[in-house]
Amino acid sequence: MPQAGLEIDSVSKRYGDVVALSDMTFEVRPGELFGFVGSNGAGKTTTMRIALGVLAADAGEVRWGGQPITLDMRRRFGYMPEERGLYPKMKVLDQLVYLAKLHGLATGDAHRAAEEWITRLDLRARRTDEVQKLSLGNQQRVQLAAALVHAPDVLVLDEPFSGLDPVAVDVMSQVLKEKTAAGIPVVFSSHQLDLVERLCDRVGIVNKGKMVACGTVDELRSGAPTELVVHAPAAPLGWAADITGVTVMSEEDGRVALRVEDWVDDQEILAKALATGPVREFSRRRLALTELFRNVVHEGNVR
Ligand SMILES: Nc1ncnc2c1ncn2[C@@H]1O[C@H](COP(=O)(O)OP(=O)(O)OP(=O)(O)O)[C@@H](O)[C@H]1O
Repeated sequence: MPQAGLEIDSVSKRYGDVVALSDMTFEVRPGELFGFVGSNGAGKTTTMRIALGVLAADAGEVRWGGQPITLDMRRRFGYMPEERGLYPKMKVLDQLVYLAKLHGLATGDAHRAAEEWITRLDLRARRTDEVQKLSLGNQQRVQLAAALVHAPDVLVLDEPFSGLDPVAVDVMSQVLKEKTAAGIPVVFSSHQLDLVERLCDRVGIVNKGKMVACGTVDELRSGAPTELVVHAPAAPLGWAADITGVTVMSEEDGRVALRVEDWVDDQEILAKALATGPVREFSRRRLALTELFRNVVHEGNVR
């Protein structure tokens, strides 16, 4: 397995007047589960399509293992496109065998791999049904099987979790973890940020075609404001309103939620609260990825 993973290097793309991507840059390392998040129209699908060579970039380069990607390398990629790419009238098993052979597997191996993923993704009862007769969630399971059936070296999945039931979400999560444990880089886009936070090693937040934040969720938290909850029952209303670097988010019955800039000394806030009487609670709440996302995207929009 190469040391360098999947590198998206300064990729730009316009559709007429629309700038879809501008200098998009990030790397998905071998064995890493990378969550690609952003608002609708931010540029995630465009990036993934360029990584797969389904779409040409105007500028920039995509590399795998340090080398520009060739057609041959792309056959070793597993891709789950957003628009889904199955043949509606083909039966599930036939479809998977066909796709596996298209990626270079011999007939016997293609059958074995197709049957293995059908079992793994709980599709046995559906294996001779036409894809179009399956529910959307089951079609999605087939789509995942299609991305995996040729044992790819890289996985690029566009919203693989959308529309899945909780059991299928668990199966999908498990499969992705196994693939990364085997050293494969996996990138997937999703609007389910709680899931991304729970599963991913690193996260990239894209806004208006640019990567605006990239790192572990803890890294994304550093430098961001945190939230303090203070319960000072005897404190007068508005006691925290004029502390520099502090915004009062809510205040009720002596309990305030404060948004605190990272340079503020929380002990000064505690001292100020104690000066009003007893302090029953003083706790710091870590921002969830959803809140970090809102902060980053909001900052990007007001610039
Ligand atoms: N074929 C196209 N022709 C013109 N504009 C396009 C085309 N495809 C995408 N765009 C535009 O490019 C930008 C990026 O779109 P893209 O589909 O990559 O976003 P996304 O992050 O995947 O969004 P979503 O979360 O809604 O799937 C958007 O402004 C979109 O309208």
